[in-house]
Amino acid sequence: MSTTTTEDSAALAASSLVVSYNATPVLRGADLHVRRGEIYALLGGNGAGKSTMINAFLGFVRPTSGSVRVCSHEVAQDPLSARAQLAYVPENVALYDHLSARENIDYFMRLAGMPMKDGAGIEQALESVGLDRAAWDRRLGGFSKGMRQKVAIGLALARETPVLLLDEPNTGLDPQATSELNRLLKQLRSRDIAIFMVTHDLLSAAEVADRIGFLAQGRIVEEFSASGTERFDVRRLYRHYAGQGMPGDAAWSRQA
Ligand SMILES: Nc1ncnc2c1ncn2[C@@H]1O[C@H](COP(=O)(O)OP(=O)(O)OP(=O)(O)O)[C@@H](O)[C@H]1O
Repeated sequence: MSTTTTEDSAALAASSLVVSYNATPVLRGADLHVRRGEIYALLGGNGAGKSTMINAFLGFVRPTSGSVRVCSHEVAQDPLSARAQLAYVPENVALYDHLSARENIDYFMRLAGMPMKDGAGIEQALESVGLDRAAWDRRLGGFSKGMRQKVAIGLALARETPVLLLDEPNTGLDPQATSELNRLLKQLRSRDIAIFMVTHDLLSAAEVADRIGFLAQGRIVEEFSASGTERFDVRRLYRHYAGQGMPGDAAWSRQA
């Protein structure tokens, strides 16, 4: 698997991106590219600007300078075309609690101007994300976070968007739900979807991502690639993330 992603072939591209709030820059010349069929996990400390990066792709914040493109659509110039390529799963999935899983997908597909002609497409989407059949016609009000996420990702599948953005998808998931999510993300990758996730969950990122980027001082300061089936060195990543070692390694012993 190639690990280089040029700007031209990228599904998501941020180039020399500067985003400021009240004249204070949060992103200070960030460069980031994610291609289709790739899972990219963005890590960084609280307030590093990870959600700002997602908001820039969604067109919710305007770059002070630099550019943001989604499947070659410049977000600042053509936000609607850019957004049509994106499915976004926020930390707290915003779906209707009083509607069932099936009804939510049906409703949001109509809202997107893409009504499903029959129920088969909706069922296929719910089947693909592994939502228990018994839950398809239950109201979302009683769903766990993992189940809600599955419905939101099912909606993305129904829309057939080439790009999926996830903001802290692992927060609040138990280990089984995390492993189900990781399995689902790998399945989406094999459908040639570009997946960009912001997370604090280093272990999960190391398990599922093809590349991991670290955001600090407004830039991607470091990127790591998994090569083929060889996964990341989690200890090394942890040292970058937390600035300290893990129990049992030399750096940790020196600090302990
Ligand atoms: N709408 C806004 N107006 C002003 N400042 C903002 C706004 N949104 C974010 N910020 C500030 O920008 C910085 C980056 O915020 P952002 O939410 O992008 O960071 P983050 O890396 O996602 O953080 P966390 O891991 O805590 O969720 C923070 O200092 C935050 O207070």
